[in-house]
Amino acid sequence: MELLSSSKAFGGSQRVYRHDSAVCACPMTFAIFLPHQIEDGPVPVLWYLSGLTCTHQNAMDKGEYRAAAAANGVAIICPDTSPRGEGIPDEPDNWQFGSGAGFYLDATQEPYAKNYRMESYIRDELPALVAQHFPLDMGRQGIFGHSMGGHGAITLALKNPQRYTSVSAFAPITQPSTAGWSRPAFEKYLGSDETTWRPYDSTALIADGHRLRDLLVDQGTADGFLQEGLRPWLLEVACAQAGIPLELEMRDGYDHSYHFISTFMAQHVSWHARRLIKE
Ligand SMILES: N[C@@H](CCC(=O)N[C@@H](CSC=O)C(=O)NCC(=O)O)C(=O)O
Repeated sequence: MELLSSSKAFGGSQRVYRHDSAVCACPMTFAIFLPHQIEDGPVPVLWYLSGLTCTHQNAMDKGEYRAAAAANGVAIICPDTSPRGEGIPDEPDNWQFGSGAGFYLDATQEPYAKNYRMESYIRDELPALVAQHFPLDMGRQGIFGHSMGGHGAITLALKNPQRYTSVSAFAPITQPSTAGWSRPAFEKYLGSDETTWRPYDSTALIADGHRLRDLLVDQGTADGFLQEGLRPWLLEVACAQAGIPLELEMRDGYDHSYHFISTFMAQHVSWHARRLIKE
């Protein structure tokens, strides 16, 4: 692992690393905030998955998570959203596919299957790497994210309930298999057989019997993607039918930006901390 930057913040350390990913077959970059409590022993881990067009940097620069992470004594890791760089298949003019749009799935179709393996990267490779290098308590992990990253967080938590004790999302894509901005990507990554899309769709996973202990979702009412892309009411119906306690907060006047995310960031970190530390 190569340390790209390190800055003291809130008594802890905000760092950025690059490493060679065997899973994505390219170098990958991630940000990690280590709270000062790590000097006294292993701390819980909170994974933050970013949305379309993002790298590890958007949440690190604009998410404003460090004060809450330091207060609660949790590490926060912000991975990249896709493989990227020379030789990685991409559509540079399409912000909803390719670089910055990995959708946290393992592609099965050529030419994407070799590199676009973000589910395996987030679930397997990166946790193993950070566990090897930092005193993290990998028995206490939570996951959250924004938009495409909210979809990633909820689907990963639904499929790995033993791994992720807590899950929350800001403006998640709740049903990517029917949304206009994700269907073309799913078809290119996974093929035209839509039954193979179900493991990457929150509402389909819930319909297929996957469960969460509970779930926090914040959604801005002035979000331009609300009606066509996000549709939290679909998740609300799925959770109600399955008996999953969903705390859906519709935030009056907030949009899709990091101004919205940073406003409610501390509440999300505390929500996770209560489940990871205080219970
Ligand atoms: N380029 C697009 C807007 C892209 C956008 O809004 N991306 C969001 C995530 S959308 C769902 O996954 C984001 O987090 N952007 C990064 C940021 O720093 O705000 C357009 O022009 O409409």
